[in-house]
Amino acid sequence: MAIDVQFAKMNGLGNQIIVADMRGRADAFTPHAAVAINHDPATAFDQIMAIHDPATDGTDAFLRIYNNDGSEAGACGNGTRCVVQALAAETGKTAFTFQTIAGLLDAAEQEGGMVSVDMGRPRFRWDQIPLEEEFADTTGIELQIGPIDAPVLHTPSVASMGNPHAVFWVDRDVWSYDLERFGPLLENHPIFPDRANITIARVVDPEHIVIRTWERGAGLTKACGSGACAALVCAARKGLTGRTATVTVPGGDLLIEWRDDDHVIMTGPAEYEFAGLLDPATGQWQRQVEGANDNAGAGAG
Ligand SMILES: N[C@@H](CCC[C@H](N)C(=O)O)C(=O)O
Repeated sequence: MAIDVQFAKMNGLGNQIIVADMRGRADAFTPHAAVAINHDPATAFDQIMAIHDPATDGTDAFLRIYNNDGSEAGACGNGTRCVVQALAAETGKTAFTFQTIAGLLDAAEQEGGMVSVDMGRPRFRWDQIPLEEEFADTTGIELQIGPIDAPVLHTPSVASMGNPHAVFWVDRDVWSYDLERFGPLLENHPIFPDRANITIARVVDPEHIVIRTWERGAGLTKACGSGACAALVCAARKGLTGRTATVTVPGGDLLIEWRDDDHVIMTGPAEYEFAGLLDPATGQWQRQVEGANDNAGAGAG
């Protein structure tokens, strides 16, 4: 055990991301380390993006994605943009192919610094999301919260973007809903055997959706890229929007395009904050002083 993994604290529209360089190593983050790193306000995060050596020819890296409760996820749009920005700065390359536990994804840094990620094809079949029981129509499933005769949220659309999403459509301001209270109840509802990311969405017009997301394994976030993709594809399926829209998350805007070849492309920014070294077994870390050869500052242990 040693504090020897280089990391960058970054964010994608306020989605708090740790990009950790696990290349050349056989070990992996422990759930204990993820929880400990999140416990320190300086390194509190929504996801860790662990860059491992590629496992398949033709890919640049294998990405393992950890939520702040230590669980693993198949997709993280904002985190993938952060990884692209970090690797582009390191290598000078602008286009990458990554493998995750959910499949392959291509991503590229655009001129001007925005990053586009091909989030793959959405899946809508009940057993692909997955749901505990069969629903023929996943544009709106039977699920509600609040009084039985006056539900606060009901009939979500569901989709997998490599991870499970439920999108509840609302007419009022998305901030007028107590997502902190309803989020955990819905995330852990028995209809979702793998839990789910919970989004409330208001369609402003056919080219604009406003969302807030309670993330599975991470809680309230300022941005959820895969949630923005899920909102757009579910809205388009219901005829509420076209196949391209700006999705406004609390941290800013993402451009989401559901191409004719069925792939969903997400474009948005990524931002570097600071660098350090960490131990993926314990979560102990040290801040790296820019321009200095040594490290200073102590972190969580
Ligand atoms: N922040 C993410 C999604 C992260 C994964 C999620 N919490 C899960 O467990 O599925 C994004 O930007 O897509």
